[in-house]
Amino acid sequence: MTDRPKTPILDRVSLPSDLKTLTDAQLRQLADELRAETISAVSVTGGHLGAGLGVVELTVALHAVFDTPRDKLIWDVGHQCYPHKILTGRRDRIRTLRMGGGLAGFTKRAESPYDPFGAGHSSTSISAALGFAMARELGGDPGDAIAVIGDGAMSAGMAYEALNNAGHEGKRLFVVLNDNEMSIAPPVGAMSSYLTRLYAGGPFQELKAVAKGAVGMLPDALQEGARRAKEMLKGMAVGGTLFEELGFSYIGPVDGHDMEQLLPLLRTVRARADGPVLIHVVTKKGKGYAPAEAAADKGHATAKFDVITGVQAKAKSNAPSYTAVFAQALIDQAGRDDRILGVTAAMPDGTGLKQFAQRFPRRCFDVGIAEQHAVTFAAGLAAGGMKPFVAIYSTFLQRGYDQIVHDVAVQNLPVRFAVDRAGLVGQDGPTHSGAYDTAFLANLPGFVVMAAADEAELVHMVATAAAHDSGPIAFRFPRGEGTGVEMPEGGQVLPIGKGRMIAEGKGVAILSFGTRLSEVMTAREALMARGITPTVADARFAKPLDRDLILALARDHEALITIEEGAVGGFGSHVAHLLAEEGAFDKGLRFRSMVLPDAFVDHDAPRAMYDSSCLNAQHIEDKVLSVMGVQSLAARRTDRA
Ligand SMILES: Cc1ncc(C[n+]2csc(CCOP(=O)(O)OP(=O)(O)O)c2C)c(N)n1
Ligand SMILES: CC(=O)[C@@H](O)[C@H](O)COP(=O)(O)O
Ligand SMILES: [Mg+2]
Repeated sequence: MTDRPKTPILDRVSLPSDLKTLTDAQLRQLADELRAETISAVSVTGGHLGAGLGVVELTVALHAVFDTPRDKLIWDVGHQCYPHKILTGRRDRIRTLRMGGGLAGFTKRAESPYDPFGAGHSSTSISAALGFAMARELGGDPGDAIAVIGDGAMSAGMAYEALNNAGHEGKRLFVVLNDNEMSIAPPVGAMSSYLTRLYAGGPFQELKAVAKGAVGMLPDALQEGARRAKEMLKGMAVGGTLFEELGFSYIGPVDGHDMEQLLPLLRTVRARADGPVLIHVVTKKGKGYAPAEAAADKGHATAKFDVITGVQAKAKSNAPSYTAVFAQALIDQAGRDDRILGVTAAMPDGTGLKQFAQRFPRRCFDVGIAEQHAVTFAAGLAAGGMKPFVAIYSTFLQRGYDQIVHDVAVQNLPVRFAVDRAGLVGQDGPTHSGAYDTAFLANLPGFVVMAAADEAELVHMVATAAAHDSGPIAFRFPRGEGTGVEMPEGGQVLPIGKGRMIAEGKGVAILSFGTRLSEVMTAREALMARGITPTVADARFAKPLDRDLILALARDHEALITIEEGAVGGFGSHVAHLLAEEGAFDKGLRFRSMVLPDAFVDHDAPRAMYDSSCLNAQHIEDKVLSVMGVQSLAARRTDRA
């Protein structure tokens, strides 16, 4: 525990309008205090630290110069928005970040008028800002639109689609490119090298060499004071960039930590811009906090930590994470088959492919934040005779859906999808929940869709995917630690479309798809104490379904319950369809399907999220009791009251 920092200027700021009363010197001090407050808050909550620290000066300058919330300030991804939240009336709740009932870890429209557009996924800000700008032009909400987008987010196709459209429309719009030469990992790709070339190496252009573009928008030397303006202009290259070719006025690069550059530049640009402007700001991720600056990920995301030492309070783990198990299983398979490749979209650490890349550097591809490209690229690799494993979080795979359908499924290409972060992920909340992948994959002809019930099963599913050459195959697994189950020597290839019996019982059967299995077994124990012994089976496959197993369960039990960590339309829906088609309901089978609710579940600890989704052991027990016509304890309590 550390003392709260002293913040005399910040204490005078409730809303951005208060910044208008501060001098430039006070704004500089405000930035220092805001940085200290951000570090202090994240030390008690954990969360995304480095990106926010890198935009502290930018946050102060943008709010000081523009008129938010009338002007729409849109943070790309939103993981850098904590300083923005502190300045926009949410300081009193900043130490509840990402906790149940607390502030969200990203921008969120429902939370504040200062969050005009919610985020969590990357590279949406320019499109959204252009939408606001065009709405304004057509008589909608007034005010400027400002997108702040990172160099990592700039690697996604959507950003270029938006620039292309904005340049064509030619309307007043501000894009601040926050270039810190970092994504979560070091950024990759030719665009990243291009941005670096804009400010590294070559001499800055002479002002007289600028024939068009943004020069008219630079602060007037006479008004700003000759010395300061000259110094600022020395640090700028103006014109001649790709962005200019796309119809933007390009200004930069600017030192994004130097308020003496930022403030006059933003003031002048705001006063003079009459079309789309891109301001290229150079910053440091983790700026001003030594442990973050020194970390390999520049403090991208941290657990709670000690402010003085930077030491994080990481929970002791009892079992390896699913991600680590996947990575090791893939390395093992790849050691035997040199056609196995790994593909990640800017998440080498999160997906475990960093370990794979260390072992097989030429066989691993980080394509940047480009999930759509990753999927079609893998389709091409598969068509070319290779065995690509595309490791993408469930939530980000949503981006690549048409590519999954059109490039992979229609052509029946054997792309392997490692769908990490399946189910509810916790503090990142609804934008990051892996709720839909079973539904959107299992409806595709020819796709094989598996879910691991535990980390040993995951090893078998990696082996199964490696062996499956006749079409696309996906396996899903959750964020976090495994169950601690005994691990197999190596992966066994599973028979496609076959589940497994876990425990025989009678009366009611529970068919689990994924890691709810352990909750099912806990519920079974409790039910046995009440004289009910459910049969429990692990489906393993949502597609193809194990028809024999399902129809046998239906035949031999009065009731059948499915459970999964996914939305309606997934495993349970497919089982219901099969049972209906086979006439099981006509014969009196009682059926229930336990799925995620038809709602976006708010951020909280994962267990709490599953509680509010009614998918924990207690809820399974209650479901069994209700389907068997036995009143649950909870219901009895309610009746008596
Ligand atoms: C579509 C999508 N893919 C992946 C991610 C995961 N992600 C979050 S932040 C980030 C890096 C962003 O880098 P950059 O835009 O440069 O911002 P910085 O963190 O450097 O400030 C990534 C890959 C995401 N949020 N959205
Ligand atoms: C902002 C973002 O999208 C990522 O940083 C995400 O929060 C990572 O999630 P994991 O912690 O599950 O890797
Ligand atoms: Mg970056």
